[in-house]
Amino acid sequence: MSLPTIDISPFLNPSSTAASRKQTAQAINTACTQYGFFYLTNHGIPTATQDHIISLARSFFALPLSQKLQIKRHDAGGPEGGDGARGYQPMGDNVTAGRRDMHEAVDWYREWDHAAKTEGSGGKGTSAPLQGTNLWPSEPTDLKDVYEEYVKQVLTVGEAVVRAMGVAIALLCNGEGEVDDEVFVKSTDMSFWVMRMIGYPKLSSSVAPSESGSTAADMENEFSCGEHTDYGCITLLLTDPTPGALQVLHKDGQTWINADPIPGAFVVNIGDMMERWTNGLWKSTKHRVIHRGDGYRVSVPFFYEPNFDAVVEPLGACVRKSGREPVHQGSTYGEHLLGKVLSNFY
Ligand SMILES: O=C(O)CCC(=O)C(=O)O
Ligand SMILES: [Fe+2]
Repeated sequence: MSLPTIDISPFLNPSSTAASRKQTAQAINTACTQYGFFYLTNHGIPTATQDHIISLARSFFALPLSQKLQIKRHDAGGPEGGDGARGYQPMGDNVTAGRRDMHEAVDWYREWDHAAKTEGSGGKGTSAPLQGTNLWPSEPTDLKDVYEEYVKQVLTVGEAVVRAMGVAIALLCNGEGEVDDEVFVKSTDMSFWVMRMIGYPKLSSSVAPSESGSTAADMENEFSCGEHTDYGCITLLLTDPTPGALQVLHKDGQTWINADPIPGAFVVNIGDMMERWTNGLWKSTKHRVIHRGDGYRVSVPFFYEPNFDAVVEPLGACVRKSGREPVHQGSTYGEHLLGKVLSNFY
């Protein structure tokens, strides 16, 4: 079993035909209904750029810990000026479902530019949650420029994907009342994006996660990134070629599908906000990382998120189509995200 592939070029090319856009939208609907995950091709970002992103991540993680800690993430309101979100998190800092994840990571967010900054709880010179500035490493020297350029490119791809998703939802909910097929585009036009650079050492434990009788030490060591759904809109994931690491839970709730990288393609998945908008017609799918392969694995997911102020609530036509009560009463994406930051992303 493998994930479907979506050719997004009709939504990037202004001279594409309506028929080709419809075909892509229908393929997205099938992929999001059945898997919540797909490979994205013909997105316009050169493979050489993707390779450069991955190799810079690898170079950063190879630096001595003391150097990586120079851009450490600090708690919001603290004397270091941290905002609880941006910066480097050493191995074991991340916890999923109460268990330490065996990875290290750096997070960057859209700069706080949509509203006035408020003072952090620690007083003058401290930052409120998410309102800090991005922390860039001094080495590799070209990382900042290359990554900032990449953000611009990947935002264009994200916009094309959510535009296609709007058309897909309008097709799916045809006859259920009016659907604004630009709703996702409008709600992400100031995307409060997150870019994450992750490094995974090979897991030392040889015990498979589901095997019984594993020791406490094995249990602690067994996940590179524990089972989770992504909390936002869509994720555009770039990884190195390591196979077998990223696994996606099939709809049957039991089978883990290997989402091995395809050169040049992104692995795209929908997050909890898309599930909420569609009232569960599309599900944000559980996935996990178990890296027992060779070498040090790196990945760079880009989370194309709603605007901080975007109200995310189930769309009327989706509620009717689903035949279920609204799954959520609605909130802004910012409220949802702040809840995540304040609970340390549990
Ligand atoms: O590294 C990967 O392949 C996936 C990472 C992931 O799922 C996440 O950061 O949300
Ligand atoms: Fe994820």
